[in-house]
Amino acid sequence: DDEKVDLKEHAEHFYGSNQDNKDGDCPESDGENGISEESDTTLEREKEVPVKLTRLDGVQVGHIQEINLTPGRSHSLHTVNMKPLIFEIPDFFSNEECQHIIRLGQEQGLEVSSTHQITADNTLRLLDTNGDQRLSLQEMRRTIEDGYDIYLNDDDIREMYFRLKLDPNQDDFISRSESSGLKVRQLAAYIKDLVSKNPIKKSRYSEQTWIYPDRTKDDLVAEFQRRLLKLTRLPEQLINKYSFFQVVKYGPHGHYNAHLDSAGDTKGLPCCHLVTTKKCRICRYMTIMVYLNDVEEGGETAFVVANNDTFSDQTLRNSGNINLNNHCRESKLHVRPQKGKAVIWYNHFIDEETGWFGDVDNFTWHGGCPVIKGEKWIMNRWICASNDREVDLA
Ligand SMILES: O=C(O)CCC(=O)C(=O)O
Ligand SMILES: [Fe+2]
Repeated sequence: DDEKVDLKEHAEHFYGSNQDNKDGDCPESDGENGISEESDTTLEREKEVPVKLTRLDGVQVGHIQEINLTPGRSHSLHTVNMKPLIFEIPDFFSNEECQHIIRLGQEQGLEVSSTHQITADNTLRLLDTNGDQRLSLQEMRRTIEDGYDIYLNDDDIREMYFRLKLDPNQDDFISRSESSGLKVRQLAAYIKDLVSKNPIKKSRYSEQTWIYPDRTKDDLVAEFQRRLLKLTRLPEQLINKYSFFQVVKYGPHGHYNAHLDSAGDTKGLPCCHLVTTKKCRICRYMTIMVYLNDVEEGGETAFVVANNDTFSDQTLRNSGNINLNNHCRESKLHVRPQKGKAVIWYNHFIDEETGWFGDVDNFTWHGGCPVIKGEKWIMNRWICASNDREVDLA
C-alpha cells in the first residue's frame, strides 16, 4: 500500500502552515467594491461563478437532519462533533447491504494491510529532539515510529537494546559513542523480525481489499454512488471519478493507529490520484466510513485531538497517543461501531478564496482502537479532490 507510505512521509511536514499556491488560475473575485449595477453585466458574471465544493452544515452537536438518500427509506444525519466536523448516519446500510459488501470483499480476497516497507537502507533519522547528543527511550520510540511505522513501548526498546547490545551501561540512553555501534541494517532486521512475530506492533493490523465500481457490475455499489451524491451534494464528477473503496477486516487486536486520511500542501506536490509517480501527496476531501458489523467489544473509531484548543504535530507525536493500540482511551472522542452506521468527515476545509480544496483539518487525526472481542468490518470511501478545480471537474 504505497500511498500510506506517502501519506506518512508527507503528512508530517505539511500541516499547520497555509502556503497554498493560489496564483494562476484563481478566479477573479467580485469583492465588495466590484459589484456592477448593470443587470446584463451581473448576468454575465453569474454565469462565470465557479462551482464550489460543498460542506454539510453541522449546526451543533446533537443536531439531527432528516435526509432522503434512497426512495422508500428515510435516513437521518446526526452531528457528532464540530471540531472536526463529524456526522453519523445510523442504518446508512441495511443488514443485508452490509452482508453484501462483506461478501464482495470476501469474494475478492483480503490481503494484509501494510503502511510501510521496512528496508535496510540507511535512511533512518535518529530523532534527538532535545539536542542533548543522546537518545532517550522516547526519542528512540519516535525514531522507530517515524522510520518504520512500528510502535514499541519502553520494554520493547530495552529488549532491543539488550539483544543488539546497544546500551551496555543500561542507563536507557544511547549516547554518542553507543550510537556509533548502531548498525541500521541490523536494527532494520531486528524490527522486521519482531514485527513478523508480533504484528500487533504495526501501525495497522488488519486485512483489506479494494473494490472498483466500474469493474464491479453490482447494483448496491451503483446505489451507494447515488446515495453519496445525494448526501454530499458535491459535483458528480467528484463522486464518479476515483470511486473505488476499501473493505477492511480487523480480527482480535486489530487496530489502526492514528493518522490523517489526507495530507497538507506546502510542497506543492501533485495529488497521488492524479499521477503515477511516488512523489505525491494524498488528497482526500471527505471520508465516508461504514461499519459493516457489530463489534462485540472495542474497535471504536477514535479522534485523537478532537476539540482541543490548538494542534501541534510535535505535541501529538510525543504524547504517544498516536499509538491507539495502547492509548485508545486517551483520545478525545470515540465513535462506536454499529452495523450499517456511516461516519462522515471532511479532511479538508474549503478554501475561502477559491471555494475549492483548502487546508487539511488537523483535528481529523483518527484511527481504529483495538478490537477486543469479535471482529470488525468496515468500508472506507474517500472522495478525492485537488487544488485544480478544472482537472477535478473534467
Ligand atoms: O477502523 C477505523 O475505525 C478507522 C479506519 C481508518 O481510519 C482508515 O482505514 O483510514
Ligand atoms: Fe483513516
